[in-house]
Amino acid sequence: MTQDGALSGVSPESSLNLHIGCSALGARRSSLTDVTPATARSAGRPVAQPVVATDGLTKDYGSVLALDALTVSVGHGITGLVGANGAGKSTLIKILLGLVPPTRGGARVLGHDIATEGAAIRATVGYLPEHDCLPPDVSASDYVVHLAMMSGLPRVAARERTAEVLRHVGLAEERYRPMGGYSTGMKQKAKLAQALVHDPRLVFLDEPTNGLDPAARDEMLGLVQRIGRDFGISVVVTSHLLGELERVSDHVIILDGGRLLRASRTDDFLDATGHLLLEVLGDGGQQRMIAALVAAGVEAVPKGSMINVGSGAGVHDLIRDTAADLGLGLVRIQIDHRRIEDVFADA
Ligand SMILES: Nc1ncnc2c1ncn2[C@@H]1O[C@H](COP(=O)(O)OP(=O)(O)OP(=O)(O)O)[C@@H](O)[C@H]1O
Repeated sequence: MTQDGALSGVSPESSLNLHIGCSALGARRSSLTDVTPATARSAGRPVAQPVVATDGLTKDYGSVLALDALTVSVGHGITGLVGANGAGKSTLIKILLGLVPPTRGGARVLGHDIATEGAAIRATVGYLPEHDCLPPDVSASDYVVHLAMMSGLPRVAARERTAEVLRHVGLAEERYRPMGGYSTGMKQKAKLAQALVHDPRLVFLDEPTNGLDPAARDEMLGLVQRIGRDFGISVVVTSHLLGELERVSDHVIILDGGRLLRASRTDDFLDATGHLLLEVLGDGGQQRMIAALVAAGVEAVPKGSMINVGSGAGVHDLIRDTAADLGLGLVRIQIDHRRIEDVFADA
C-alpha cells in the first residue's frame, strides 16, 4: 500500500473494477442524503419501510430468462434468498446494486431507485460477491483499507475501521499475509470484511458459505447472525442449500427459475406439522411400537430412527402406555417441524 492509500500493483482502473466487483462504490454514508427508514403510520402502528422492494423485475440474457416479473419486498433483519443454481439470485443482487440493468420492472433499495441512484445504493450497501475476486498478492489488511478509503474514509480512520472489521470476522492474525495463500474460509471472511468496512446499513452476501467445510460454514453462519442481530445491519444472504439459512434468517424468499415461489417469515415455513416425533429404546423397538400404535388406530410411520406419529387427543397417554406395555424405553417425544426443504418439495 502506498502512502496515498492506493494498492501497489493495482492500477486505478483495475482498482475501480475490483471495487465494483467486491464492494460498494461511492461516497461515505455521512455524505449521503438521509435515508433513515421512515416509519409510516398504518392502523396506528409504525410500519418500517422495506429495505428492498421490487416491482415486476425482469431480466433476460438473450434467450435466458433469469428473473421473471419478480415482485417482492424485503424487511429489516436477516433474509435468506434461496433457490437452486441458476434460480436468479446473483442476477437479482447485481440489479439491486445498480450494476446490471433490468430488462423490465424496477426496484428501490433503502428508498433509492436502482435506475437512477446506483451510486447512492452502493455507498450505503455492502456486497460480498459469489466469485473469488481477491488480488492474490495483496494482504487482507491493505485490501480492506484500500476499499475503505475508496468509500471516502480518511486513511487513519480506514486503518482503524479495517482492524476492527477484520477482528470481527476472525482474520486478525492473518491480516498481513497475501490473500493468495488463504483458505476458502479465510477468503470468504476477507470478502465479508470489505463488505462491512464502510459501515453499511444493508449487506448482500452472495453464497458466503460456498466451498466451506461444515465447521467453516457454521462459523460463517454465526457471523451472518451477528451482523444482523448484534450490529443491526439488514442482511440479504443467498444459498442454494434450502435448509442452510433456516436457523439464521428471520425471513426466507424462495426463487425458482427466476420466479418467486414463496416469501414469508422463517417461522411460518417451519410451522408445526401437527405430528409428533418419538424415539424408543429396546429390541426392535421402532417396528414394535409402530405396529402397536397402528393397531390402536393411530397413524405411525418411521422417520429415520424416530417414529412420526399423528397427533390427536389422548395420543401422549397412548404412547406412554404402549411403550410401557411393550417394555420399551421412551427416549423422547417432540413436536415435528417442517423444514424448508419439505415446503419446497411440496410446492
Ligand atoms: N451474464 C450472463 N449472460 C448470460 N446468462 C447469464 C448471465 N448471468 C446469468 N445468466 C444466466 O441467468 C440465470 C440466472 O443466473 P444467476 O447467476 O442469477 O443464478 P443464481 O441463482 O445466482 O445461481 P448460481 O448460484 O449458480 O450463480 C442462469 O441461467 C444463468 O446461466
